[in-house]
Order: sequence, then C-alpha cells, then structure tokens
Amino acid sequence: MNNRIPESELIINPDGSIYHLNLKPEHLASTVITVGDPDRVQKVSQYFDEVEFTMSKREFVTHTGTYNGKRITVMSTGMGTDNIEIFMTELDALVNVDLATRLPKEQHTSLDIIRVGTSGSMQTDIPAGAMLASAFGIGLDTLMAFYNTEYSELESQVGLKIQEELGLSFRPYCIKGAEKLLKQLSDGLIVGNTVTCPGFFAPQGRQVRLKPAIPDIIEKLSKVNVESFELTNFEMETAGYYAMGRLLGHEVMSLNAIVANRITHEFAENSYEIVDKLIKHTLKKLAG
Ligand SMILES: O=P(O)(O)O[C@H]1O[C@H](CO)[C@@H](O)[C@H]1O
Ligand SMILES: O=c1cc[nH]c(=O)[nH]1
Repeated sequence: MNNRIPESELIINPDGSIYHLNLKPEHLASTVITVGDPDRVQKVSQYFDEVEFTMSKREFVTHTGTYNGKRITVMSTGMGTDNIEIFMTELDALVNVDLATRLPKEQHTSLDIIRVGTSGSMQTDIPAGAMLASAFGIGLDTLMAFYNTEYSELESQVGLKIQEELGLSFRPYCIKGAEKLLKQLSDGLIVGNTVTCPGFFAPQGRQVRLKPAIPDIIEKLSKVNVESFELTNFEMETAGYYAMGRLLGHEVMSLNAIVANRITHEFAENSYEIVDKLIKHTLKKLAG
C-alpha cells in the first residue's frame, strides 16, 4: 500500500516549510513550550541563553534557542482548539513525516509539549494568582467528534456526566495529560482538571450583551463530582492538546496562570506577573 500523503492533504510551502507553522524540521526542538498570545513568545525566550531561530506566520510565532544549555522551542498558537488541531498535526508532521517523500517515518518521535496559558478559576479556594497544572482536560467543543479516540472508564464517565448536567446534545470529551510531565512540572502548583471551552463568553458563563443559553454553567460545572473527580478552571485549548497528543503520540501538559476567579469575580491586576512567574517556574523545572 502506498502511504504517500498527497500535496492537498499535507501542504508544504515552496521553501519546504510546513503550511501554517512555516517551519522546517530542523527549526524545532524536542521540547516545545506553547502559549496562546504571540506576544508571550518573547516573554519566554527573553530568558533563553540565545535564540537561534525566529519565524512568524498568522498567529504562529516561533522562537528556538537554548535555556541553561537545553534546546527549547517556544511557539504561539492563538486561541481555541481549532488552532490546536492545526498546530499539533503540523508539529507532528515535522518530526514524524518525511517531508521530501511525503511518507510517514518508520520510527516515531515523541515531543514534550507544555502549554503555559492563562485561565479562570471556578472554585473559591483557587484564587487569582494561583498556578495550576491540568491533570485532565475536558473539552466542551466538538473536535473529538471528528477523530476516533479511546477513553478510559473514568474519562467516559466524566464526559457523560457533564453532558447530562449541562443538557448538551453532544458528548464532551475528557482526556488525561502526560503523567511524566505532571510529575516533572507540578511541584508547588495546584493540580486540577481543566474545562476547555469553545469560546470566552457564554461557553464560560460570561454575559456581556448576550444571555448565555446555560446561565448557571459555572455552578453546574463546579459541582460535578465523579468518584472525587472535580473541575477547577476554564480556558480554551487544554483538552484539544491532550486529545491530539494521545492520538499522535506526544507528551503534553497544560500549566495555567489563574488570572480570574469566576466565583468571587476578581480579576488579577498583576496578570502579567503571574504569567511571568509561571514561565520562570516552567523553564526552571525543564532545565533548572
Ligand atoms: O492566555 P492563553 O494562552 O491564550 O489562554 C487563555 O486565554 C485566552 C482567552 O483570553 C484563551 O486562549 C485561553 O485558553
Ligand atoms: O477566565 C478566563 C481567563 C483566561 N482565559 C480564559 O479562557 N478564561
């Protein structure tokens, strides 16, 4: 059977770089820190010993360099799991597809991918200013309806429970993050379970001019309990990362700077300082 991936399916730019990320395999380190905001890439790479490569296309900004002698790539993804699907697929292709022959490589390469993002808390005891590692990601988006994923018993139960509680017409997906990276990176952080939403406003229970269809979504989610499994915070990418990571065979961990508490209605005035603290924590744990 010919496994060659056609030009229309995996798009390579005329210079040999991959379509959206605009990168060639040699531009990528095997440890990748990801952030949502393109401006945050430099906030990470400012701590590097040196930056050897920079690239920018759409929301995907890339800096590769070394920190304490360890080669690290930091990249921005923009917001939402639709971006994460593109990001993870192209990142994987850079290491697991021979871009010249367009054939999947025989030997699989696994990347360590660490999201350093911002997030809102749905529990009173997780205040703005806290840092949280996501043991599980729970996707309220429909991305996984388009992939065949295997779920553990607990993951299936959580997805079903949330579907019932919110009265959704589709099944949310629950996926565990990388245990190896949780151990390596979570020292001193709260360990929680992160709800990934397909939006910042109504899907996270916010009302500006439009009334959310599920007005009590925060209360409902914050009370979900499946065998002591509880939900802790909202953001917009983690579950997509964990699901794509499982499917493609990469280790993924999401770290969250809690900038808002949705129960007490506080928003951290010093959100940039919290993110900076999380960036320094992450770099130190990766190569301190
Ligand atoms: O700060 P980042 O990494 O973008 O993460 C969070 O912030 C954005 C919303 O403001 C969403 O992308 C959410 O996941
Ligand atoms: O409340 C918040 C804060 C940051 N990012 C989110 O998605 N939600």
